Amino acid sequence: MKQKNGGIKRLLEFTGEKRSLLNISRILSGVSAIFILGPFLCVYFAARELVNVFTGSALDTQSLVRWGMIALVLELIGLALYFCALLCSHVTAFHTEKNLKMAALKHLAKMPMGYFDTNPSGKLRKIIDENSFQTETFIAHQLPDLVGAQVTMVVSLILMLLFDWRIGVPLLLLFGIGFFLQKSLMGKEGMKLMQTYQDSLETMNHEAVEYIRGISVLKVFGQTVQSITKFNEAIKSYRKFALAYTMSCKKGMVAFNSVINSSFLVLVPTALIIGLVSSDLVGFTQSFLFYVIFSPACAVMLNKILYMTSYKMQAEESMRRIDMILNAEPQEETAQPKRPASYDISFEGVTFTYEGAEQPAVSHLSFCAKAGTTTALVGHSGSGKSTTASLIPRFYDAQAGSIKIGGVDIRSIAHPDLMKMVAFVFQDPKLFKDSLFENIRAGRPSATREEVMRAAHLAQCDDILAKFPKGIDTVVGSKGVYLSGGETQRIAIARAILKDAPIIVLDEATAYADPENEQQIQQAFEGLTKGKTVIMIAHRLSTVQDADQILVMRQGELVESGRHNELVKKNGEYARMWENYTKTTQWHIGNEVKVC
Ligand SMILES: Nc1ncnc2c1ncn2[C@@H]1O[C@H](COP(=O)(O)OP(=O)(O)OP(=O)(O)O)[C@@H](O)[C@H]1O
Repeated sequence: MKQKNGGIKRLLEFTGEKRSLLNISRILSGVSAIFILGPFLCVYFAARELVNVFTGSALDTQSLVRWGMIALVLELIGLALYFCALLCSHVTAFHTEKNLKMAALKHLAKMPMGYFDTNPSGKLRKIIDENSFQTETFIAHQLPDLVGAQVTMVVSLILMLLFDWRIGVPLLLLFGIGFFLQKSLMGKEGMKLMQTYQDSLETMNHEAVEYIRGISVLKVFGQTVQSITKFNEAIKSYRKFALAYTMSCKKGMVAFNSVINSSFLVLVPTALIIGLVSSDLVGFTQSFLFYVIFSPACAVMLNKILYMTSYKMQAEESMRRIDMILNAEPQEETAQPKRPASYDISFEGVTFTYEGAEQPAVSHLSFCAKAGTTTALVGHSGSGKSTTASLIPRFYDAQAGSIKIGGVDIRSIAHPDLMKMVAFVFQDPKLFKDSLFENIRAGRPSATREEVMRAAHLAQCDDILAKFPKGIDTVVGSKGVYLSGGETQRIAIARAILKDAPIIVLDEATAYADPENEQQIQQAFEGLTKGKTVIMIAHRLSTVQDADQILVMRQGELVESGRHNELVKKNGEYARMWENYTKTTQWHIGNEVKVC
C-alpha cells in the first residue's frame, strides 16, 4: 500500500511510543535557547553600567559582578536543559532508526525473488543503513537544534523591536530579506537537485561495491577502474550532479551570506541618523549597544537555520528512499489459506518469463511429481531447470498456469506454511558469519543441540567438525575458518535435514563435490530425502539414474520424461546426453606427461 504522508511527518510515524519524548526534547531545546540568550542580555546590562560611567556616575562593580553571576547561572541552566533535550532526542533517534530498519527488513522478507534481481543486496543494504543513519542524526541533533535556533531567532527579533523600533525595523527588514533568500535556496528546485545528487551518489556507491566484488577478475585481466565503464560512468555522473547541485546554490548562498552579515551596514547609518536627532543620547547609546550585541547573534542563528533546513531536506530524502522499499509491492498473500493433505507436486501449463526478458525461461510446463518419489530435472545449461525448481517455493510467481501441492494451488497456501513445506539446497549455499551450530539450526530454530548434532552426522559433516578445535561451535568466516564448496554444501544439507520438510529441492547440490566428497554428499542425500517428495537438478547424470522419473528440458520446455532405462532406449535427447556423459567419464588424457 502506498504511503500518503511524505517527509518529516512520515519519518515521525516511526518514532512510535517515543514520540512524546521527542516533543519533550523539542520543548526543552526551545526553553534552553531562551536561557542561553540570557547571558547576551547580561552583557548588555553590564555594558550599560559602563556607559553610565561616561555620564559621571561611579562604576558599580558590585552590579557588574552580579550580572556576571546571573549570566553564568543562566548559561548553566540553559546547558543543562539542552543536555536533557539531547538525551531525549537520542533515545527517540535510536528507537526510530531501529523501527525503520525493522520495517524495511520485514517488508523485504515479503518480497518475491524477482525484486532482488533488480535490487541487489548491496544496494538495499546501503539504502537501509545509510538512510536510517541520516534520519538518526537528524532526530538526535538537528531537530532539537532547529527548534532552539528558531526560538532564539523569534525572541531576538521581538527584543529588537521592543528596545528601539526605529533601529529594530530596518534590521528586521534586512533579516526578512535573508529569510526570503534562505527559502528560495531550499525550494522545490533545490529538493529536486538534492534527489538527483543522492541518486547519483547511490549509483556510484553501488558500482563501487560491484567493482570491489569483481576485483579478482579485474586483477587477472589487468583491468583498471577506467576500463569498468559502468563504474567510470557512475563517478562521472556523480561529479556532474554534485557540481550542478553546488553551482545551483552558489548565487543564493553568496546573496544570503552577504545580506545576513551586513547588519552593521544598516545599524551604523541608522544609529547615526537617529543619534543626531535624539534628545537622550545616553539612553540611545545604551539601546544601540543592545543591537551591537544582538544583531550578529541573529545572523548566526539564520545561518544555523539554513544548515538545519538543508539537513531536514536530507532527512526527508532519506525517508523517501526507505519508503521506496516499504512501498514496493510484496508478493500476493491469500486471504483464505488452505493446507494440502499430501505432497504431490503438479505443474499445469506453467509459463514464466523473467522481468525484462524476451523469451520465457519456462514454457507450458506440465508434470506431476508424486509424493515420496524423486523427480530429476536434466537438460542443457539455460534450459530452465533452476527456474522450474524456484517456482515451487514461490521465489517467483508464474505468469500462466498453476503449480499445486497436494491439489492446492501454491498461491492459496499461507507463505509461512509453504516455506515450512519446502527445503531448498542451492548450488551455491550461503553460510552466515556465525557458528556451524547456528548455521545448521537455521533450518529449525527450535531444534535442540542433540538434534543439530544428529543432522550434522546424517549430512556426513563429522569430518568437518573434527578438524576444528571448537567443533560445531566454530564460527565460519572468521580467523581463517573457511569451508570448501563441498563442505559448505554438506552443512547446507544438514540444515535441510534438520528442517525435515516433506518437499526437498536439490539444485545441483553436488556441483562442488570431488569424487570423495560426492560419495559423502550422496550418503548425506540418503539421510535427507527418505520418504520425501524430491525435485533434483543435476548435471552429472550418474546421480539421477535411480530417480523415479527424469524430466528432460530444452529451452524452457519439457521434451522427454520417463525412467533412465526407458529414456536411454528411446534414443532421443536424453540418450544423446547420456552417451556424451558416459564418454566424458571414460575420457582420459591420451598423451602421457613427460617428466623432465
Ligand atoms: N534472474 C534472472 N533474470 C533473468 N533471466 C534469468 C534469470 N535467471 C535465469 N535467467 C534466464 O532464464 C533461462 C533459464 O535459466 P535457468 O537458470 O533456469 O537454467 P538452468 O537450466 O538451470 O541452467 P544451468 O544448468 O546453467 O543452471 C536462461 O536463459 C537464463 O539466462
